[in-house]
Amino acid sequence: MKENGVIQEYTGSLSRQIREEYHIGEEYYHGEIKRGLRNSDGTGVMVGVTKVGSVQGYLLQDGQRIPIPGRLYYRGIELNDIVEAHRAEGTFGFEEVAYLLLMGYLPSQGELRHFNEIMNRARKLPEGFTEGMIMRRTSGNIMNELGRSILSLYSYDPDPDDLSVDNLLRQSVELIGYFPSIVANAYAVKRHHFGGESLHIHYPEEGLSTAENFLRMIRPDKSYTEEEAHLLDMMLMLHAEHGGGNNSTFVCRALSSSGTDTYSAIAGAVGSLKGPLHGGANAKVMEMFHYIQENVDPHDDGSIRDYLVRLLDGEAGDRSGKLYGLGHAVYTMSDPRAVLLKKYARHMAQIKGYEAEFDLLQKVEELGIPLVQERRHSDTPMCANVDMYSGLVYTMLDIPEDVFTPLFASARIAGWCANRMEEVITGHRIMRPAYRAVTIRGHYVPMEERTSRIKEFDL
Ligand SMILES: CC(=O)SCCNC(=O)CCNC(=O)[C@H](O)C(C)(C)COP(=O)(O)OP(=O)(O)OC[C@H]1O[C@@H](n2cnc3c(N)ncnc32)[C@H](O)[C@@H]1OP(=O)(O)O
Ligand SMILES: O=C([O-])CC(=O)C(=O)O
Repeated sequence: MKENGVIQEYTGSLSRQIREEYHIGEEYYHGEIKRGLRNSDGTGVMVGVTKVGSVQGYLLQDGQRIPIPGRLYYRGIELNDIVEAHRAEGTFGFEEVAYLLLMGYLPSQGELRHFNEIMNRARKLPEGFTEGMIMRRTSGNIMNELGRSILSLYSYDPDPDDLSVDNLLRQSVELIGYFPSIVANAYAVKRHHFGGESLHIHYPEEGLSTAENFLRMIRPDKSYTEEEAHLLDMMLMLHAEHGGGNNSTFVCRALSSSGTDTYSAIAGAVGSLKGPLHGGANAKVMEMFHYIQENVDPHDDGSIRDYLVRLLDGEAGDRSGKLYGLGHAVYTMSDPRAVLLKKYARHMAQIKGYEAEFDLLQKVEELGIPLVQERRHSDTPMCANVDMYSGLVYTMLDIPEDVFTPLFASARIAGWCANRMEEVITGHRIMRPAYRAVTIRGHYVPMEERTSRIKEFDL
């Protein structure tokens, strides 16, 4: 700790210099620079071809972006149709979605039964993994725990580097099974270690779906209702895939293009998803929501608007200047997942007595969008994204904020694996974009001719 303090004092004094040294003027970002891998009209740079997922938020007509209601397809099948079919039938759909994403087609009844039996086995973590890995030096951040657990699975795999399709599929199935178990156990350990609560490690039970097992594993008394499990199953279905270009999937594909192993590529994707501009936004929305609740009169739009302005000005909340849950890189008029979620959130809010929270979140959406548009100097339609209402749904399911983003990861692992397999099988080229160097040429100055830019530091 003492050493740490000295290092911090040293780097603190150096870092004052950093802003100046690292500054690159806006004038350099011209011409062919695709900042954020975007074209000048905001569309993503086309870097590959995929059959896994398709995300549609606008049409391109005569070089113009024409906003349309958002649509999301898994292997060509519209997400809404998959979700509504399972809701109508009262069946669990996440396993079917995982099969669809991995294999490319909807499984027959027999194929799904077989896959479910395999998933029963895949949910069991390797012997001693929880004790040896998850319980050791816990960080308290479940996404961090998840990332390092995935990396360490390399050492439990007899064939970690084999890139054959056989092996990639085996690793994928195992990871889809492991993810919720790692998250549940890491959460149990966190509660015990940081919250002083009794340690309960509940094993997954054969014959249950991923959603049922997750609720069973995180609840001290293992209890859950059918309705809760089906709602969680829907959350898993709609977070499972989002095209090749979303940040975490792209990270997974970029890593995969170098020929690295599955655990490295997936741990990278977990790290990306943790970010507050991506999957981490679901927890950030709830954090922001708590600030809003504390600081506004929910019946006075003016007071809500004023506080949103303060958030956007970086004067309140986490001071990032972001309204989490709003905006999307592809969707314009609507994010189909948010539309679905809002519908179910509204219904559940009425049943569970969360109407006031739902109404306030809806106000944040309604009043926040024009405020962000004003600042972007753009009237391109903008919408609430999937993260806007997911936190409220999890809260109503009595799921703690600690596991909001890890649950997202437990669904998206299916999409990451399918995209990784596609990249390995079809990519055939290491991803290697370029950066224009804008340094002014210097020359090597001998030591005796240099002057110190910072004060001397006594150790
Ligand atoms: C699962 C998911 O990953 S869904 C996304 C979850 N993330 C969030 O909810 C975080 C809040 N939203 C955002 O930060 C953005 O809308 C993103 C990251 C989702 C998309 O980013 P982009 O595609 O770059 O946004 P877009 O091109 O539409 O807008 C760019 C400008 O609007 C601003 N903007 C966009 N959304 C927001 C927002 N919610 N709050 C504040 N400013 C915003 C950007 O900061 C940027 O401003 P600048 O040009 O002055 O730097
Ligand atoms: O597509 C994106 O940029 C982010 C997103 O919504 C997701 O990954 O689900």
